[in-house]
Formats: sequence, C-alpha cells, structure tokens
Amino acid sequence: MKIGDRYFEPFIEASEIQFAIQQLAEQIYADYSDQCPVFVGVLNGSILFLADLLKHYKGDCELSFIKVKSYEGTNSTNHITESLAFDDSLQGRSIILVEDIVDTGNTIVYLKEAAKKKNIHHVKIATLFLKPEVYQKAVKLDYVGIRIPNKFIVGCGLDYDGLGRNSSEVFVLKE
Ligand SMILES: O=P(O)(O)OC[C@H]1O[C@H](OP(=O)(O)OP(=O)(O)O)[C@H](O)[C@@H]1O
Ligand SMILES: Nc1nc2[nH]cnc2c(=O)[nH]1
Repeated sequence: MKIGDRYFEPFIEASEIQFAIQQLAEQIYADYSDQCPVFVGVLNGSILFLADLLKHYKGDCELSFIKVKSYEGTNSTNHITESLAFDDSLQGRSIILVEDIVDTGNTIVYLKEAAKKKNIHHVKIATLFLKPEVYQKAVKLDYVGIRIPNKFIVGCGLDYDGLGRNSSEVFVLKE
C-alpha cells in the first residue's frame, strides 16, 4: 500500500487494537472510579485512540487537548513545537495524557515538564503504542496498550507526512 511516496504493509489488525483499547479503559477506570479525571489528548496523533478510549470508559471524566509536534517524515526533529498549551483550568486537576505512541519519549518528557509548570496536580500517561527498544527515559508510562519493535508505523491516528491517520488498522513501513 502506498502512502505519500513510501510503501507500507499490514502490521496490526483493527480487532487487536480495539481489544487493547478496551483493556486500557478498564485499567484506568479501576484506578479512577472514585474521581473525575481529565483525559488530555495530545494532538494530532491521539485523536482516534482517544475517541475509542472514551467510548469504553465507564466513569465520570472530562476532556481537554494539547498540541505538540516533533516529527517530519519518519524521523524526530528532536525539537518540539507547541501550538496549543495546557488549558489554565487544568491547574490542580488529575489528568491522563493520552498519546498514540511513545518512541524516543522526547514528547512525553516535554509534556510532563509543561504540566508541572502549569501546576497540574497529578499526571498519568496512557499510550496506545510503545517502542520499548527505543524508550530510555525515566518518566513512568502508566498505561501501555501494544508494544512494538523499532519500526515506523502508520494508521489509527499515526501519520506519514500528514497522511494515513484515518485507518483503523496499522501499517508498517517497508524497508
Ligand atoms: O516519543 P517521541 O519520539 O517524542 O514520539 C512520539 C510523538 O510523535 C508523534 O507526534 P508527531 O510529532 O508526529 O505529531 P502528530 O501527533 O501531530 O502526528 C506522536 O503523536 C507522539 O506525540
Ligand atoms: N507515524 C508515526 N509517528 C511516530 N512518532 C513516533 N514514532 C512514530 C511512528 O512509528 N509512526
């Protein structure tokens, strides 16, 4: 399958992804059933995961967004651009940062620091995908859906140069 100028092949089926999301929703609810957490989606990539996660989440919750970007093509620029900040109303709240993927961890480290500066009371992290071979940061990842090898993936919110987010299954770059 061609996305932009690169070729990709099927990697993770939609049913496996949906099962993982349902499990995550249950794990989070087990920890927050007596609270009203704010799910904070990290735009753009988290949007599909977040929508499915919320549909499976049984408790009271609220929703907010932050927007950061660091990837160009298939590589991290190692520079994070923030175009939507944490909302001031999150001060003192317990939030769950919702990411589509944690790779180098640069984004999550940046977001934890930004949340601290905004006096957000308590921050947990939920990510649909994790590349354990790459992630070496000290920040604890509280809820992890599917662990994948160090390969570039697209679909389920993840893009290649803006394309491919709108697929319910995940594709991997053909090397
Ligand atoms: O762990 P890291 O190496 O920091 O990579 C993870 C980040 O990369 C992707 O965002 P991207 O910069 O591609 O922006 P997008 O969400 O708009 O696609 C993804 O959504 C994560 O936020
Ligand atoms: N689309 C996409 N974005 C990423 N950001 C960090 N890792 C990845 C990846 O494997 N695919």
